[in-house]
Amino acid sequence: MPTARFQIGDTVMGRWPGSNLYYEVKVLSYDNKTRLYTVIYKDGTELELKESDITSLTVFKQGVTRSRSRSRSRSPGRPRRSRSRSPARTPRRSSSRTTDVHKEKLKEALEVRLTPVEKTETESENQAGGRYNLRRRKDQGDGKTVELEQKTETETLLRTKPPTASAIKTTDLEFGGRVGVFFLMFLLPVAVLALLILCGQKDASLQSFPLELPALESLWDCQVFGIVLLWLLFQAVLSLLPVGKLVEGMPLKNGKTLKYRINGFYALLLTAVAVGVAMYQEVDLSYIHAHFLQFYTSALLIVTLLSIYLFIRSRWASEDELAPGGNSGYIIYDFFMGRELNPRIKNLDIKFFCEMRPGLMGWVLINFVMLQAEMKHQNLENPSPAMLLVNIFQLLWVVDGFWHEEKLLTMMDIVYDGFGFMLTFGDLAFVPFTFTCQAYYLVSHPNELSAFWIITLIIMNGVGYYIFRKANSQKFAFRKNPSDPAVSHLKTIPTATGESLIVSGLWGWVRHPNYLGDIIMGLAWSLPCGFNHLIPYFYLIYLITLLVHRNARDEHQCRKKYGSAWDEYCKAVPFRIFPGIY
Ligand SMILES: NC(=O)C1=CN([C@@H]2O[C@H](COP(=O)(O)OP(=O)(O)OC[C@H]3O[C@@H](n4cnc5c(N)ncnc54)[C@H](OP(=O)(O)O)[C@@H]3O)[C@@H](O)[C@H]2O)C=CC1
Ligand SMILES: CC(C)CCC[C@@H](C)[C@H]1CC=C2C3=C(CC[C@@]21C)[C@@]1(C)CC[C@H](O)C(C)(C)[C@@H]1CC3
Repeated sequence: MPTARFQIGDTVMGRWPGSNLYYEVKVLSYDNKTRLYTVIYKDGTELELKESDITSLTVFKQGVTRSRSRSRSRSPGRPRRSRSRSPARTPRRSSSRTTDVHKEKLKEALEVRLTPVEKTETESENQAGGRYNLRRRKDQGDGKTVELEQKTETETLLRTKPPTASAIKTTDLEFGGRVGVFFLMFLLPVAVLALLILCGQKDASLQSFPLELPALESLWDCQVFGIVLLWLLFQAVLSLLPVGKLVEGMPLKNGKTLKYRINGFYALLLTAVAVGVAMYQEVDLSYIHAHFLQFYTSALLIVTLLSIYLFIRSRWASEDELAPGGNSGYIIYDFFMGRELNPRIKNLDIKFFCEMRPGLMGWVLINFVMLQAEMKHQNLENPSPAMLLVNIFQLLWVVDGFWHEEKLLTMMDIVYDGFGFMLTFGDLAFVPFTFTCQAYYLVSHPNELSAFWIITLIIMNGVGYYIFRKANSQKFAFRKNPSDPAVSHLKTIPTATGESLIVSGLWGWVRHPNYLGDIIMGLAWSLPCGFNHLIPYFYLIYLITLLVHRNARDEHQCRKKYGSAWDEYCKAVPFRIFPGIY
């Protein structure tokens, strides 16, 4: 029969889930069966905690004194900064320390468990999914923002040893599990190859496939392979240049943070200069168009080799360096999803590098190559308006991405997903070769655009970009500091975690306005290609599929994280991505 170490009414220090922060809590009850303590924080938040997440006040104070003297001797005078927040603290972040976004994913990664408790009647009515025992204060349920009082005296950060993380077994398999990912691993590369063949054919209709299948040996060229390797090397060198700021990423399972060099925008400028110099030296860029399929197969080979390398090296990764989603124990599944979260070679963070650099820069470069190829093939003095629009619209998106590169550090791809075949393929093959599909198509499928269409497409892209940028920036600014004058006017729903959900403006219109903006832009990128074929709409179809899936994944996490507050938000804002569509 287990006995409780702490008694009802005891004041102890309780760890806040997903962090190394301890707060003063009162023990309300102890469940002998589950061996969990129900504790109440000063702001009224009730949680069930394991005994290992509770420390007596005396032990805690000794720990703090020890850890303080340790840290002082290491870095004298350096202010102690907290990595996570209490449930009762107003979210506040520095731009380089966006530690709270996606805390949920970290929460999962840490061992701390929020276990379900019985629902009250009203909660049962409100809730579709399972609930976690993170109870909201009664006075928070009125839909108004509640400024929660700060817990200064108890907010002492206990920098004890990092929590001993045990490997989390992935049990929830995505993409149809082992069988699903096995087929995807072959299907995706073949589908992209088919798309490229179709795009380059005169008759690009789906029925014509497979008319002009190329000979296998024509898909390989050693020189092309060398160029792709050089490109990767060039981008890797640029990413390591000591220009741009060094920022810390989100806290890892072991409590540490990694540093990232944010210099994508400079790298883009330097790449543009390098391309300019190459053109001045009369390097024939149309070579890329002429060998496009070979470039793709070279990229595919690099993807395969890199994924194998990543999988093998993950064998030596410590348990707390593994991604929660890629550790099922099934080789094929883990190879596809990626086992290691942040594989690094010295200062080069392979995932962060691959996610944007070679692919997005390659996309812009290939678009430019296609623009020149169009002029050459169609004997034009100037590029067609359709080609110009596609180039300018997509360049704007890529420049925007690099301008806001730092925000990538808070996205689920970096914080949560492992780096395996899926992302490697997505970043190094899928992005540069399918996102360029419209420009590639226009080289051999000219499409006249009237002034009316040109203006309509410019407006459409502008509207899409405005929604995309405003929604993303608003959310980011709000998460950083909700009192920021730019976002303080927005109505919010408070949640038990202390973070609020925006419920007015764009975020009160649909639950993912940033996705909507992205999709409107995707449409504006495809329409310049006309209506003769479906192929140029591939990006749009991909984007809608990806974002609908991403939306479902994100909402699942948000429901787990915010519980009834998320349901309240869904009631207030019933449409997911598209206005009028639930
Ligand atoms: N073109 C492409 O291939 C792709 C483009 N993208 C684009 O990247 C951008 C970022 O997308 P992504 O990272 O998926 O996710 P989001 O930027 O949409 O972030 C979702 C998170 O935002 C927070 N949130 C949700 N609702 C609210 C609200 N009402 N108020 C405040 N915070 C809220 C939650 O995190 P929390 O509460 O924890 O802060 C939630 O987990 C999008 O514009 C998307 O279109 C993404 C993937 C692919
Ligand atoms: C079917 C495929 C294998 C799926 C691959 C998906 C990936 C190509 C995309 C998943 C999320 C992405 C994002 C960007 C690029 C495409 C991938 C990697 C992004 C970095 C592009 C630049 C943007 O500004 C962004 C918002 C930072 C994007 C984030 C997500």
